[in-house]
Amino acid sequence: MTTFKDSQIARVLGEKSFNRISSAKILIVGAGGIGCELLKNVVLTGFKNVHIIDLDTIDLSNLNRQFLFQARHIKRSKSEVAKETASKFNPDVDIVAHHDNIKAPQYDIRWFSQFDIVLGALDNLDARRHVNKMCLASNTPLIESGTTGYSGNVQVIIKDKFECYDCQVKPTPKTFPVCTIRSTPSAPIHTIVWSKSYLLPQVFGQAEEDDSELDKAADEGENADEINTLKEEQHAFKKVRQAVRTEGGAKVLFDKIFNSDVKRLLEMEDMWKNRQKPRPLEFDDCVNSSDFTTEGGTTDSAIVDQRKMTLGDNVKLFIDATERLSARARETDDPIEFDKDDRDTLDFVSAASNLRSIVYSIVPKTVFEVKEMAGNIIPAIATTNAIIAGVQLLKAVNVLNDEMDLCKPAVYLGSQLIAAPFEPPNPFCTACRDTYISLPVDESKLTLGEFITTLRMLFKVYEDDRELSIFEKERLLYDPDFEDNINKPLKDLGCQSNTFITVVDEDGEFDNVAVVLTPLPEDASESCILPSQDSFKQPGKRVKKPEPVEPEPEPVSRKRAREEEYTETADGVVCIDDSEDEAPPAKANNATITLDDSDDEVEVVPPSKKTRLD
Ligand SMILES: Nc1ncnc2c1ncn2[C@@H]1O[C@H](COP(=O)(O)OP(=O)(O)OP(=O)(O)O)[C@@H](O)[C@H]1O
Ligand SMILES: [Zn+2]
Repeated sequence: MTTFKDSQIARVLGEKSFNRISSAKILIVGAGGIGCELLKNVVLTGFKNVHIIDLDTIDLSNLNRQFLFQARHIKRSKSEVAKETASKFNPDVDIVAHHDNIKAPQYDIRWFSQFDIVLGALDNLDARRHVNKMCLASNTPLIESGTTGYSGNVQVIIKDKFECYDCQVKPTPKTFPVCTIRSTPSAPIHTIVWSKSYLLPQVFGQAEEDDSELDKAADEGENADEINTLKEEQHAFKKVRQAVRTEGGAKVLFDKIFNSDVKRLLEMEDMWKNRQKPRPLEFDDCVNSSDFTTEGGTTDSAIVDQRKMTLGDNVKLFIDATERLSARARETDDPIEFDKDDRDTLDFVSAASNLRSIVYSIVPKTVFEVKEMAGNIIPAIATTNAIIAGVQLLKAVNVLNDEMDLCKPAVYLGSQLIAAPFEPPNPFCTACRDTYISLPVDESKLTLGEFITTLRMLFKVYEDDRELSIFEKERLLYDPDFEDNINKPLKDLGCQSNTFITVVDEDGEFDNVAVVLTPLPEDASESCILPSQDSFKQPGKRVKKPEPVEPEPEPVSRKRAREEEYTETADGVVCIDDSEDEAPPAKANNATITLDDSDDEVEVVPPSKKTRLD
């Protein structure tokens, strides 16, 4: 049925373009800042068949920019409410909402294949990379987007035509030397990272079952003294974990982290020769101090969160937040993770980081500032989201109209919208250089050997007994010297529907093939159905990587000078004298703490779990 609105849209866009839009089926991944804008654009442009997916529920902090949501929708599913509100803009549109994770197995290649275009409106690297891969595998054009503050970008991704999301290496996350975080903080971010990524997981996160990880690291030749220190620490925290879950547990935790641990560090006199010494806190003195800010009559968290907090305020908040988390931990064994919108974890991280700051003579932060820093948040700007979602819609129309010359990546820099030059796919990209093929199989019947025979039938270049190796992610299933699994059905090897199996040419002459297993039709009698030859491509010739250029040898004097920047401490940890944010990772213990820009994750990598850097 053509409505009045439709005929107006058709006049603006042209009949041909309008017909393409109204018959297209599109998917929006994410119903947050960009997703809400996109859904509004899509329903007002004449799209008739839209799916939207988001795993989250609506939070108060979303309302300033995710305008499809109102206060009465808080705690309801984002995708459901987005559908409800946007449907009212244009009742002719059929919107299907999924309150789910896009990585769930039911959203497989076949599911992705039903869409003419996928529009990405996500906020994290992991989900973006997954959608990129699914779109490459299903040959579905993806229009990817992102914003930070006043900047944003839109990228059209079509396999073998344009760069994919993974073609360009993303900036390396910011890292902090472990010793700066653990022993010698000098800036608020150091105590915040400690509180969020070390203390909270130690006390309320996943419990370390035993010492097996550390024993393994010791067997692998990691520094034995260091492993012992880590073990002792782990055992001490085990006791505190238990105490915190009982009455008065906050005091036990406080005494350990702000008193006895600090006193122990003070014994390492060398450490404090050129640094200000930390000052241990006494629980009773702090609790009995009259150093509290009076409430001032308001309980509005937006106002309270922006208040400067005294020592007394922080101690009070620390005890209160620990008790709240402790009550939660007693109810369920599920690990508690930091979430800036979870009041209890935010209060705990704020109070603990501020108390640590006080110990180290660092200026404490307000809860609001801690939220920004711990969440690694650059404020989202509604207008940037609107501009980016607008560009994304235009690119979707370009793709549907096959106007590839208009599909250049768009970069928005606060005041200018720039069309960046086209870049061809990176010949060494691990995501888009693969040849993707979907293979319907009964994984409980098809053996690995039969699977390999099938590959040799499908791919001409494999016919002449070319040597192959077969992987599921990094797990080797087969190579010419490892034939143990050859008679096992794929299911016994952990491969099922939606598993990606990578086939590598041992001679490196051809690109990899990524085989995606899909379910067989119900009535199929065989254990595998061969796709028709024109439904997939043969792997291309691999582009040879240029030989790495040997770096110029470093002049000895400079190298030595750099080594002198590292000083050994009593517990064997090597510290960098300059503990600025930008300091390089600690050299000898090889442990870094990573602040990942893409999401609010901060990764702490213990030395035992990380491969050597040097
Ligand atoms: N794997 C995933 N599957 C489905 N939806 C996802 C997935 N990962 C992230 N999202 C959704 O993508 C959306 C991104 O939107 P946005 O960047 O505005 O984030 P937000 O969480 O709403 O805002 P903020 O992080 O600033 O509070 C969020 O609604 C989030 O729930
Ligand atoms: Zn790529």
